[in-house]
Amino acid sequence: MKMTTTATTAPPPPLHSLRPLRRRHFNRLFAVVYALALLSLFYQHILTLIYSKTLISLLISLSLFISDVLLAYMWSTTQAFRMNPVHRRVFQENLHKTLDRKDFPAMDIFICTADPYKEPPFNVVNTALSVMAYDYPTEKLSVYVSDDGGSELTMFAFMEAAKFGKLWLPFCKENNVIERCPDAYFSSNYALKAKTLEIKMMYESMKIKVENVVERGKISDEYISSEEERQILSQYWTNDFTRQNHPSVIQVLLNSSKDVDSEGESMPNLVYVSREKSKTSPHHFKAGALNALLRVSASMTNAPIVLTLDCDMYSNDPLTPQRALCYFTDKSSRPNYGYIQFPQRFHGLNKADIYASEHKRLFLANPVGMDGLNGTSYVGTGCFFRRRVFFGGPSLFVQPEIPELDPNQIVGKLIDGQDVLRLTRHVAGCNYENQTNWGSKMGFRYGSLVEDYYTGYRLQCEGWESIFYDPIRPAFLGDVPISLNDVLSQTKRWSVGLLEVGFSKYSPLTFGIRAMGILMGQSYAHYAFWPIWWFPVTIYAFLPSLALLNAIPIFPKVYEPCFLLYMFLILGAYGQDCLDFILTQGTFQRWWSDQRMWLIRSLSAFIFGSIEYITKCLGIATHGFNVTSKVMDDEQSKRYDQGIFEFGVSSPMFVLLATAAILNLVAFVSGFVLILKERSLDNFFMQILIAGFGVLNSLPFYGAMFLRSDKGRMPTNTTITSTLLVGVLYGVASLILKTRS
Ligand SMILES: O=c1ccn([C@@H]2O[C@H](COP(=O)(O)OP(=O)(O)O[C@H]3O[C@H](CO)[C@@H](O)[C@H](O)[C@H]3O)[C@@H](O)[C@H]2O)c(=O)[nH]1
Ligand SMILES: [Mn+2]
Repeated sequence: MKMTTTATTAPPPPLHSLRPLRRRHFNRLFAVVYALALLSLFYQHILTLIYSKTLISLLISLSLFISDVLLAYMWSTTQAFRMNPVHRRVFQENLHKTLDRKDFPAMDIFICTADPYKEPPFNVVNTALSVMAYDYPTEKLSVYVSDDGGSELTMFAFMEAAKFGKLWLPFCKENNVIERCPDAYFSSNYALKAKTLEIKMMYESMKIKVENVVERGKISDEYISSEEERQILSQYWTNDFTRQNHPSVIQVLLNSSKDVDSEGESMPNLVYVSREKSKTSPHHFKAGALNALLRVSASMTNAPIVLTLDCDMYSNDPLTPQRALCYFTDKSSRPNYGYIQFPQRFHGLNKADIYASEHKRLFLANPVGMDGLNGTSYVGTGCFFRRRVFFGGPSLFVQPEIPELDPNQIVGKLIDGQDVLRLTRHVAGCNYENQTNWGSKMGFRYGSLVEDYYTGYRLQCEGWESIFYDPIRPAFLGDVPISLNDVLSQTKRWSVGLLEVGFSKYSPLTFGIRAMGILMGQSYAHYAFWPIWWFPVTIYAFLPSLALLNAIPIFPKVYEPCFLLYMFLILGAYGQDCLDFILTQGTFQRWWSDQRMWLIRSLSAFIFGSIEYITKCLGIATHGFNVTSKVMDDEQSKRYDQGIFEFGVSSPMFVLLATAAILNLVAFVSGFVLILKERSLDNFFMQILIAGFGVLNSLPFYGAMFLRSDKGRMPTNTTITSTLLVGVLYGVASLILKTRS
């Protein structure tokens, strides 16, 4: 008798666990020590400022002081990530003990694409197939593709995908395939069976068709396999259809209540959506596209869970939705969580990850820290939301303007019924959002080029919490840009978007801290002011070298106690950064690239991003969302795989970087001459050290400017401009510095 009672009251098996990381103790202690060291540095700085004798020395001390204040500020914001990092595990194998498969909630999956020439439709199709093949009840899955490029090429690719999917899905299930992205599967070591080869042939023929169509820019007749397809294409893409001006296109390509795969099992829904565009109304880029999808999907399926994906982020694990359910079905640990973010991970990185595209801090280390507070930020892709979060805070429901969009509404109609389609076209219209709460209190938020960061931030301010879960097998894998110019343009766009939030009335420093407390506010402020790193890095890249060239010491001498303080601060910050990086599944080589890219980004993308932000505020120029290219040029790919930097094009960002590289080299050499003359290291040690560090970090630049002859080298005119600039800088600096005496 007793035994049965214990058996019935035994707690259900755990679905997930949470463990704080031990390094938090060290982090907290080190933060105190480092803060004290910073205080003494500022004490020194103030003394130097007070006792500086000339205007020039005052200006030098002042710029070093401001630089150090900014560096210290950024350091202080990173502490929020270090106070309580946590580790999560999910026990997906226990899920079926608490939830029957037939009770799994429905899921709407959103995939965004915006340009068939920068985002090859064939890759988008691969992403879609990888999620359509999820290990999840198919009739509960709906995949919505948003095409901001409004391209018939993309529509064509998806019509092909719908057909191929009917073979691919049963094939994956029968053979228990783990790589459900066809491209990833066929590039792996798969078992050579007759059935596999048959599927592969179908896959290759689809690939040839889609790629051909994109190459030619139009769909030739022989590729259109049915009258129905011809009708769909000609119905929408009439002569006056342009990318910036067209009616909404909504086409159900697969309907789970009708379409079955080759084994007779039902297919998931697949819907192509290209919202209405007109040149006179604002479109709000990706946030606008996602809001249109929120409404279209609400009218058709209104699933309580929504997954957002970028077109290049394919699923690498068919169990991911079930892993997410382990949190969604159990509200005990964090009752108000609104989303579960999986990290952005990438495939095809080179060994050293030369452009630090992995963004280990942004996508892995910092989220683990925020998860230990109120939850992580949203990073735009690989994130499962409760649909409810888009309609006000946990205790403050914001009613949508029409009842059909209510997140609690259950839709019972066929998704391709005439009235449903009419409604979807209405809610995907350009004027639909006028005088509504969309973008301000509802849906994804407008007003920043980093709509992901901004939306997550506002949701958290409203009281939603979140979860960060990094499974051992990456849940999603995406592409990385493989040329430095693409990398820097992406960082530049982010910089503009982040500053837009930082200096808005919702600034994390004011609004954020009030809404979420100091640590969460600081975490978000870290990103909002990310671009301000440009100032200290620029000062340290130019000032010590220019002073060195003019034989002017600007740092403490080697035997002064303050020198030790500097050493502690530099090595302490760098050391901890390196340790954190390596402890987060990193290598020393990748850490080196990471710190180098930090310097490179600061000296280029952050500066130009800040300038663009200012011109945007002044109304001089507007900057849109320039989509990162996901096209792989063969030669470029080869150089990337060998770990060679890709310059190739002329860009003002490269001029600045090359100037700093040359200047530091010249200064470093002249520093040695100076030592020989003075016969002592004392005065200039720090400056030589800093210039030497600059040189070490600039090695790829010297090669690209003076040694390489391939297409990815630094353009000659950039090298010439930069060399001249170094001369000018040196001239101006000597003029100013000589007036000192
Ligand atoms: O007007 C637009 C512009 C972009 N996109 C889509 O947005 C996604 C992200 O664009 P991408 O060029 O790849 O930007 P990244 O900088 O690589 O992306 C990061 O940063 C973006 C914010 O700047 C986030 O939206 C992304 O999720 C995040 O991965 C892609 O799927 C695009 O198709 C649209 O749907 N409409
Ligand atoms: Mn991207």
